[in-house]
Amino acid sequence: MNTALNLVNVTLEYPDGDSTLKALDGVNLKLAPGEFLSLIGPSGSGKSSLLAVAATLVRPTAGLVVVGGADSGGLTDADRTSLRRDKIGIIFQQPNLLPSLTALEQLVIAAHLRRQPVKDATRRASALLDLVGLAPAAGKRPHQLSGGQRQRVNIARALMGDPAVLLVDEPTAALDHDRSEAIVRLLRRVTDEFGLATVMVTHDTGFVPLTDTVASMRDGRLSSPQPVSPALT
Ligand SMILES: Nc1ncnc2c1ncn2[C@@H]1O[C@H](COP(=O)(O)OP(=O)(O)OP(=O)(O)O)[C@@H](O)[C@H]1O
Repeated sequence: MNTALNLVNVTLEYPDGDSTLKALDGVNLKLAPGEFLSLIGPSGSGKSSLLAVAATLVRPTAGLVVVGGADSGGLTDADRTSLRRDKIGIIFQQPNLLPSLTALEQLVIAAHLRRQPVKDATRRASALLDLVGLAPAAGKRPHQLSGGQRQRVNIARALMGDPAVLLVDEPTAALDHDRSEAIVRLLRRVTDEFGLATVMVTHDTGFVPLTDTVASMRDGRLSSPQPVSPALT
């Protein structure tokens, strides 16, 4: 299988008084390009820790994190940052948009950090805003956008670097049901269209049928992903 994201026996420990707490305990996960995984589990079970390790934001205590074929373990911090910039899109619950920038500028500045020429970046940013249904709002600033629109900008921004892996933490936590569903459908669409390996942490199991596989966490351990039956609509 062609693997976009591969976690091999990943353990993450935090100091906890005199002992240690295993936020991740021997986690194995393989995701192919185009695969959309729902990650569920109770609060404190390790879901965000898994995303942070897969995003190469946190180094595991043990185990391998391989992204787009590159083993992040032996890399310097600078090379990990490059790997993250080039291969990984990250979407957190809150969009964290810069208040003074328009939707288009939020995307272009992300490309600027990758040293992409402004002209190319502007073209890609416009195409991505169109893809997420926001072309008419390209000139609007965050306070002029709804919560759902802000999350769409966030998704478009995460796609600017043409990532192989998309890591999404509770993207619908601040949205009502219809807007939430529209966001998950959009994530499904970009996963298919760009052949992304997408991991979405969600508390809302109602959206699981829009994804391909589901795995659950408990006490830092990950169940093996199971296929979900296709969505009815
Ligand atoms: N920086 C940290 N230092 C110490 N312990 C931490 C740290 N980050 C997470 N933990 C602990 O690791 C465990 C897993 O936390 P994590 O945030 O990954 O769970 P979660 O499933 O994402 O929870 P939630 O659904 O509430 O966000 C918890 O016991 C948490 O308290």
